[in-house]
Amino acid sequence: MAKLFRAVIMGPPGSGKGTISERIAQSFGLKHLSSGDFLRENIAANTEAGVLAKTYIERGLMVPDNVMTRLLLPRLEEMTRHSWLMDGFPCTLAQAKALNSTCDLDLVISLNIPYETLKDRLSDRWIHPASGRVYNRGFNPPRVQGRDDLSGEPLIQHDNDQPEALVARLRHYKDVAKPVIDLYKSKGILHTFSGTETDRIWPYINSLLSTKIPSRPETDTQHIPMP
Ligand SMILES: Nc1ncnc2c1ncn2[C@@H]1O[C@H](COP(=O)(O)OP(=O)(O)OP(=O)(O)O)[C@@H](O)[C@H]1O
Ligand SMILES: Nc1nc2c(ncn2[C@@H]2O[C@H](COP(=O)(O)OP(=O)(O)O)[C@@H](O)[C@H]2O)c(=O)[nH]1
Repeated sequence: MAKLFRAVIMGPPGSGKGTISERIAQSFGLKHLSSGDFLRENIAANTEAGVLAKTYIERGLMVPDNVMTRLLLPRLEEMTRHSWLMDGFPCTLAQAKALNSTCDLDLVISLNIPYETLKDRLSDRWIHPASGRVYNRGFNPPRVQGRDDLSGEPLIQHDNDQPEALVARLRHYKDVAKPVIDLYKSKGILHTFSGTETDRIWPYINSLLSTKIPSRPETDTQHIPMP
């Protein structure tokens, strides 16, 4: 069996983690795992952790490290037959250390996007809450304005995507992500990509990954929720 590939994508809110993860999943057949989607699934299923996580997310707070690691690490350990790309975890040093003790990462992608770009993108980010699918009126608009392409359900905007909340979210991201980025840099697995457009960053990520994972001709891989 080919060696499994395990990667993490990091970046501030709006940096394109979800968008780029989907492209990587399609091009290279990795499973796209998203901490946000996983939390939403647990909330929908009313699991004990989901009920607890909801109380934080509703208040715009991060879910505590121990809840995140208890939820996610067993799932990652179960993924013994698939290569994966994790989006949204780890986002603190404690989470990164816990992940480290569970598996060896091959690669970490860090997205470095200017503040003005993040602000513009997020103020126009529309979300389908049930699935986590995201749209942007200029970049990837829904087929019908205000409606999810697959379900036809209404799209919403998050209050914390608006510029007033963004400065605090970015400051928080910088504070908690810095030691995580330093850790991955010291391990020699960090690759940082800077720019204002996903379409211009993507070819560089694509060629980096092509040197590490064989690309797949078929494009049948969709976003796959965690088991
Ligand atoms: N690794 C994590 N640690 C703690 N809380 C998390 C983590 N990942 C997600 N969460 C919680 O789940 C919520 C939803 O996560 P999700 O990644 O979907 O959206 P987000 O915060 O809007 O991130 P982004 O804007 O970067 O996509 C977060 O706001 C946070 O409360
Ligand atoms: N205008 C524009 N919007 C983009 C670009 N890349 C992603 N987006 C949109 O920006 C928003 C944030 O992207 P997302 O992938 O959700 O970022 P994440 O928060 O890091 O997961 C979404 O509405 C995307 O559709 C881009 O290059 N240009």
